[in-house]
Amino acid sequence: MFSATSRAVRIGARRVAPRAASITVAPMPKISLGQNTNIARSLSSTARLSYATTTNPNPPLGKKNASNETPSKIGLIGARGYTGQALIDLFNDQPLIDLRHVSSRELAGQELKGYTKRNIVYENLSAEDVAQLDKDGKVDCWVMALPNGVCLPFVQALGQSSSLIVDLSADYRFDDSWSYGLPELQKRGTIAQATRISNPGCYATGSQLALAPLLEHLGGPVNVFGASGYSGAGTKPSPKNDVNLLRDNLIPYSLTGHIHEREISHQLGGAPVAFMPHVASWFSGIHLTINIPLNKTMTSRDILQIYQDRYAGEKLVKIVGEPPLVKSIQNKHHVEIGGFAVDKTGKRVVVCATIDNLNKGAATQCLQNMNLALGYDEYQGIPIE
Ligand SMILES: NC(=O)C1=CN([C@@H]2O[C@H](COP(=O)(O)OP(=O)(O)OC[C@H]3O[C@@H](n4cnc5c(N)ncnc54)[C@H](OP(=O)(O)O)[C@@H]3O)[C@@H](O)[C@H]2O)C=CC1
Ligand SMILES: CC(=O)N[C@@H](CCC(=O)OP(=O)(O)O)C(=O)O
Repeated sequence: MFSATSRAVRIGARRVAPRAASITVAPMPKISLGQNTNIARSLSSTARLSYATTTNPNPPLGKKNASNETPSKIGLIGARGYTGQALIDLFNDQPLIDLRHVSSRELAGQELKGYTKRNIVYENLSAEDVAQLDKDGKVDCWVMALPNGVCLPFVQALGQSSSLIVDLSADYRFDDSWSYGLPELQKRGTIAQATRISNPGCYATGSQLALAPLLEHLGGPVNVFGASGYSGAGTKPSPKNDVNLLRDNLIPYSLTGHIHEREISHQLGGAPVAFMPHVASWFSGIHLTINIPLNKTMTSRDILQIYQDRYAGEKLVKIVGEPPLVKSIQNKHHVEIGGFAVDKTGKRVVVCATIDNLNKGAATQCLQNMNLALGYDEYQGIPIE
């Protein structure tokens, strides 16, 4: 059986997938804004203003939240995995993050590579070990990068501890006693006050960012087609990360009822969403193509304007005219949203988004949340392009 853990080769801070297949991406035809819409461009500026969000309602906190200059001691549980390794890369470049403990059953006793701020050896920490370290003040913030359904004993052992816990799994995303940490859409002030933060899912992050600006204009159920690189399926061997099965292939899975379908809809106030995920032969990066029925006729140009206004000042959301390409988002830390193709009725728009599942879909967003909740600049340690 081929080992999934050996698939991602780390070169410095970059993850490089093994050569599974040579993939040629067909050149994308240039689509100019509005080309796909026949609806009248004669909407008066007053009419346009009536559906344009004029400003970002949730701008970054900036210096307001960045008053803490004391480093925080971090414990990372699930450090061997794809998201754990992506976090270690980021922690290495965030001067106020002081990684102290990394836990993995498989790597226990081995030296942590790729972290230059101190020498650390992997440990196999039990829930009791975690509770003791916490009680002794050895850790200020725990990051859980474990598969779904595994972190409960750790969280229970930490009980009412005042330490920050950020969980990357889906286990607390529907639990109102945890803060859902998608900074661009949640109140940043609330995340900054939280001690229990549930990090959103990768597809769910891209989908929500691509849908939120049009929420008040939804005219029916939204359909989200998603294609993810196989790192989304974690390191445990499965058909979804079997590079031989994936070569020249696209594998549909969980075509109804995927947990992110529920997550997107729940976070967007119950908006009806159908989500159809696929896993593809590349290592990291998600492409989303989203069909959105509108409750009024709109032009491509006006929709673009709404997105630009909604995400003004956001360093990790880029609004582009053309449909973004997954090839360009790999190893990047932001989300790209584009396309905005409106059909001839003017009441249907197709929006595309790309996101690196391991970065903004997991580790980068986790660091944003940690920075906010630990009192640092939200973007400290995050490469901004
Ligand atoms: N991969 C992705 O793109 C994304 C993943 N997520 C979520 O992040 C979490 C981590 O995902 P990912 O890094 O891909 O997962 P991986 O499968 O790559 O890693 C899982 C980690 O958990 C450890 N682990 C597994 N089972 C147990 C267990 N029973 N008890 C203790 N430790 C265990 C593993 O190490 P060891 O076996 O050595 O102990 C490993 O370090 C998941 O909940 C996932 O859903 C969220 C967004 C995106
Ligand atoms: C390709 C693939 O398998 N992707 C994962 C999504 C990874 C993720 O975000 O998972 P959680 O919601 O569990 O945190 C999946 O569909 O379950």
